[in-house]
Amino acid sequence: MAEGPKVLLFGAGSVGAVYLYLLSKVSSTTAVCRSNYGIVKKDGFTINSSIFGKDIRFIPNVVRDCDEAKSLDTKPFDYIVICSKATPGTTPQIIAPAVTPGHTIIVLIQNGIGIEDEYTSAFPTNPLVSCVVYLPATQRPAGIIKHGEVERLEIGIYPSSAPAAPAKVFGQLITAAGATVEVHDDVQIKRWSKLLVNAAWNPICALTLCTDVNFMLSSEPATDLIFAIMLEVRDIAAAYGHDIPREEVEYQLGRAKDRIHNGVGVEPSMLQDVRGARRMEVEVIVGNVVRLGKKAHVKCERLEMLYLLAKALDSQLGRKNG
Ligand SMILES: NC(=O)C1=CN([C@@H]2O[C@H](COP(=O)(O)OP(=O)(O)OC[C@H]3O[C@@H](n4cnc5c(N)ncnc54)[C@H](OP(=O)(O)O)[C@@H]3O)[C@@H](O)[C@H]2O)C=CC1
Ligand SMILES: CC(C)(CO)C(=O)C(=O)O
Repeated sequence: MAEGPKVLLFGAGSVGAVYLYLLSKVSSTTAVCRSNYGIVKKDGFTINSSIFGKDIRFIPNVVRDCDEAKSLDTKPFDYIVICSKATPGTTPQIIAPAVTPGHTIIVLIQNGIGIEDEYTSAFPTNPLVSCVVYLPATQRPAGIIKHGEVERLEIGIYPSSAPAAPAKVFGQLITAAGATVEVHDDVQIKRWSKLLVNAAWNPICALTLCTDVNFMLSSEPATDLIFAIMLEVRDIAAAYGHDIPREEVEYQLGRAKDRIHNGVGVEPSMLQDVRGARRMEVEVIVGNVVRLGKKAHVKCERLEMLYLLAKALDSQLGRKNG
């Protein structure tokens, strides 16, 4: 295992496995695994990536929970990198045993909006680095990761008024590992730009069981509908001072349109969750946006309908899981 900072990766799924692989090259890593614990402990992860290479196999140091991680040795974790789904009201309590106040840098690599405050409340003396992630990836079966055409992190300290050094230092670490990183003074507008993609594609694909390309091919107005939903997100962002140019909306839609000709569809994480009968990130990807929209009196009927439909679907997934 590499020397360097001591890193705990929480949420070793599709995205987490790729960053665990990269971070393992430049730091001493441990991963908290849940359903894939047994298979990963025995056989490790295999990553097939269009960027980092095919058939990459590595066996990480894995634990079942943060108490076990903490008990491994007395040295504090320098970083906890969180790549689980963002489910409000759960993760801070779960990671608490591995967080050393005033020392451990907490890094969120997750989609959504409004995900940071519960960490700054729970850990007021720990720096928080918020990362927007572009990395289409799936895990199927457990331990086998497929990663598509892009890998990029847009990162910033949270709140943006806090000292920026932890975000810069984490950016340098993960860049040295081979990731593509942009460090921003305020990463929130980048979160909103990414949300154009997630608030539109994730619930639509989950509800229709289509990849993004299959949805666009399903009817003539389908692509226009996605654009209209993205514009609702853009308008809500603008009401909160984040001005996203129309060209950015066109660019984000264009990333999917560019793949129509070769038929390579992306399976957004919410569609993967439906297929795996797992709960979805409805609140941070759609619910928070709708609430902000309504508070600022921004018209967002399409998003509101998507929210209610996705929430109903999620409640059924919850019921199936007991
Ligand atoms: N997949 C993608 O293409 C992309 C995803 N994202 C975002 O990245 C984040 C991660 O997504 P993704 O990798 O797809 O998610 P996955 O569901 O693939 O991975 C999440 C992992 O977290 C684990 N986990 C959750 N709770 C716990 C717990 N209490 N203890 C231990 N492990 C836990 C899950 O375990 P278990 O298997 O037991 O549930 C799972 O292995 C999300 O915010 C998503 O929106 C962003 C860009 C692309
Ligand atoms: C749509 C996608 C793959 C873009 O990276 C994503 O963010 C997700 O699956 O949640």
